[in-house]
Amino acid sequence: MELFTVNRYTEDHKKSKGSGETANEDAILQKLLQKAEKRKRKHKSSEPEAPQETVEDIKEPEAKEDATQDEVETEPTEETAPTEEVDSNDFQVIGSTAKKQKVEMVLPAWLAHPTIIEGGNLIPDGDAEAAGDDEASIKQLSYLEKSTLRALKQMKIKRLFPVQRAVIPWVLEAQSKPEPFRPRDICVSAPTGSGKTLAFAIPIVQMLANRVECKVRALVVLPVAELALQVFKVFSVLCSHTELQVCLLSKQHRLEDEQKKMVEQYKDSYYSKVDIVVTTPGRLVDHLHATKGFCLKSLQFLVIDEADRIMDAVFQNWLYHLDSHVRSTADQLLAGVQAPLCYQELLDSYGKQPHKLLFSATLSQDPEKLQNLRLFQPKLFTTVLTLPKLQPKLENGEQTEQDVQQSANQFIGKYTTPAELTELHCLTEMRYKPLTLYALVQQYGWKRFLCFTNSADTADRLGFVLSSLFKDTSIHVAELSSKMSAHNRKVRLSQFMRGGINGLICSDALARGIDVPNVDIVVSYDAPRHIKTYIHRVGRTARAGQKGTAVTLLTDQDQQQFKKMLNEVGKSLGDEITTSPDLELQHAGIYKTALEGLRRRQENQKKDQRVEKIRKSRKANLHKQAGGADGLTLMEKLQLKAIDDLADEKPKEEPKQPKPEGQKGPKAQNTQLMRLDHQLKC
Ligand SMILES: Nc1ncnc2c1ncn2[C@@H]1O[C@H](COP(=O)(O)OP(=O)(O)OP(=O)(O)O)[C@@H](O)[C@H]1O
Repeated sequence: MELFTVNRYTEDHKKSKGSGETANEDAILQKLLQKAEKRKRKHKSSEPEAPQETVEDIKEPEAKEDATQDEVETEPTEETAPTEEVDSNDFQVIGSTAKKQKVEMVLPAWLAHPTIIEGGNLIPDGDAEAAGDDEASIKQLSYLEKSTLRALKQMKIKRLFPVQRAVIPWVLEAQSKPEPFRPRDICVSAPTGSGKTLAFAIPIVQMLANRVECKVRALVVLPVAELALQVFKVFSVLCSHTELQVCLLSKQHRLEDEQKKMVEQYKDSYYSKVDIVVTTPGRLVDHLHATKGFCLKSLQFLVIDEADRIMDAVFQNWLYHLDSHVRSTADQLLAGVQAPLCYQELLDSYGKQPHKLLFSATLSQDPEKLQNLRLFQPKLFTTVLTLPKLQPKLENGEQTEQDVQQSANQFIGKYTTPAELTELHCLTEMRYKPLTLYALVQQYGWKRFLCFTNSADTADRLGFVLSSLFKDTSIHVAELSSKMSAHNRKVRLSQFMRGGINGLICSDALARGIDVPNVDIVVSYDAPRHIKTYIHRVGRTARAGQKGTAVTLLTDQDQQQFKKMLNEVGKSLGDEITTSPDLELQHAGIYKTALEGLRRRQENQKKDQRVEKIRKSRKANLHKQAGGADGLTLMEKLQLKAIDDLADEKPKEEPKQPKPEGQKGPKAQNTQLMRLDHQLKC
């Protein structure tokens, strides 16, 4: 089929232009007429009613002037464009206005037909005992080793949760099959707080417990350092009754310290000192490149927790690095660059892939993303029993056949919240939001709450305002954001866990996976922009079978958008919670004072930033003039040190605490910095 014609410049064309311009025009006209005739015939057979195109149309001066415009003829016009749906077997003409056939998403069979984890609800130990439910009691489960039982006792765990009862025996069974059987990789989608960590930690520890030589055999990858630490602690308890060594890698430690913990060198060979490595993707890549002797050729398990987050584009290249590392070590063995201990080792390491275990509360249903992980005959476990009901398309509320079909193709484990969670919302206005939150805490007596904002800046400002509002009360709130150093974050979190802080204001850095016991309320101060963010935020409460409440503050503008987002995944807005207008009015005065305080602080921060900028540029200039640090006079070196000391002294994260008398506040330091800067200028 001729889609379009482009007339190119040719020598003949040029020659004829000078001598017989009219003859050439006639030839073009002739050609055009022939084409029009051809089209007319074609139309007659397909659309008899279509209005006939006249020759005059073609005789348009533009057509004569430039024969390259022939292509216009073949572009579909309203008359020529087919209105019926295109047969999917035909090629589609680019730019065609033809109605595209709607393509239904069809999931691969393993995603569309998951293994359902029975008994979705988590019953707290006490209630289960009272109900005489001994089935899940760890003493009854023959597949649990003695060391595991002891560790679980240490953790005060008496029963396994449904996800653990489904996944642990399955992995143990799959791993026990002899070669050439290869265990199927698994994806587990279960609600937040349903005990996914133990579901992968127990079988790994049990399978590796009898190993002879220490080698890295399990790699657990988590998106952030706090989560890695949490999972590391679980592994540490489980391994405490075995000889297995577990190691945590994250940017919170020095690379050299971690290297010493992982590998030791004896003569010319390196030996692994650890069996299980828990890491963040970034740190893993650092070690793959920088740590000599860090070898993953014996990797038996690769766990990806919070899998959907890890599969996001930012983290993509860690997989590439891991893959190429595993391949290159196998190649080195084959090429004889690295001597195998025996022939069997060579055989064992060649082309061997670790058993991949993926876990998440919001697992991606995008097969393309999952494909990056090159899963081997994957199997999906999910706890959800009911399908989210799609919005009916018919006016009478009935579902169309298409709806039903679409429901069948929905991945049912996609976005689920724990059954013990109550979801509420509170309507407010943008400018009174902090006051509304303050009134809610006071009115309902919240003692342990997490409050999420959409950015670290908002968390910082809200933390300041709420601290001022609660100044004279027994409630202590504090901020925790990605702007803080890892150490300070750790300190704040443990203060909150120990009850020293009642309310933690945080950005979404803490929304995923963090297990803080007994959080009663999760407040979304800013409405979340994505459903996954919402699911993970609210998942910080109602964990491990406990009850919990999630409250979202909504302005008029937010409401529609948020409702739509929930409806799309079969959830609803939940009940409304209100504050007493009296309470808000009553505290309007302190709210005003808090806002004024915030304004002053913002101004001071701006000043600080300006001074810091000047300091840096002065320092750079001084270095430039002296041609490096060695060229500085003693006086200049002292001046530089004084600048650095002052900058280090500056309290960066605790500006809210009033300074004791006599101690220099940021303002005094600023003046000193300026004075020093002036001296340097002179
Ligand atoms: N069988 C059990 N009995 C009692 N408590 C348990 C059991 N298993 C896990 N827990 C506790 O439940 C809490 C949540 O567990 P875990 O962090 O593994 O959940 P999760 O499913 O990974 O949650 P998230 O998706 O938010 O990361 C932890 O405090 C853990 O100690």
